Amino acid sequence: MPRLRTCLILPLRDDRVLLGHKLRGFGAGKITGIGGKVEPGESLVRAAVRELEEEAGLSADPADADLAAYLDFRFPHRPEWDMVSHVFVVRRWTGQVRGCDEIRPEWFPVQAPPFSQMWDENRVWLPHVLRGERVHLAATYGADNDHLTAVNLQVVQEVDATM
Ligand SMILES: CNc1ncnc2c1ncn2[C@@H]1O[C@H](COP(=O)(O)OP(=O)(O)OP(=O)(O)O)[C@@H](O)[C@H]1O
Repeated sequence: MPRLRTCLILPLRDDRVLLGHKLRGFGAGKITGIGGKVEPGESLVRAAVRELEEEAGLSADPADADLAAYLDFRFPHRPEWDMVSHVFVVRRWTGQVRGCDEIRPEWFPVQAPPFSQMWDENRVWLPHVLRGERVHLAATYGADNDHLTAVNLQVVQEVDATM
């Protein structure tokens, strides 16, 4: 089964990162990055800036979005949740932050993301991305579909946009 292709986009300003409280859908109740599914025929970066507009009300030029991570999530006990996600960082945009019925955005200090309320593997990759590194990550979740049983992180020069 082809895995679900998703994206995340992390606006960064003044040592803060914009994340959001997921109100419904996948991961409801958690704090996560702004993002969602990549539509058929849509490029990764177009999907990321579209989600930024839809979920947080911010407009960004795709040229200002830097590809920072490739994440591969496996749920052997819930294979329909398997997904890949490309993560972009953006430092320039226009507009004012506003939420939607799916997510309530909130700024967090880059030194202290709310890891206890996020998907477990965020504590592994997010600190690297927030200090400007690029990473590939593969994470496997256990029988509770909530805690990691395996994780592999590689710091890379260039993130593979084709995977
Ligand atoms: C397992 N560990 C994880 N760690 C960090 N981020 C994770 C994640 N798992 C999913 N994500 C992100 O969550 C969004 C799901 O979004 P999405 O597919 O849109 O879900 P949702 O059910 O709300 O979709 P629709 O509103 O129906 O399109 C999408 O950005 C995706 O990258």
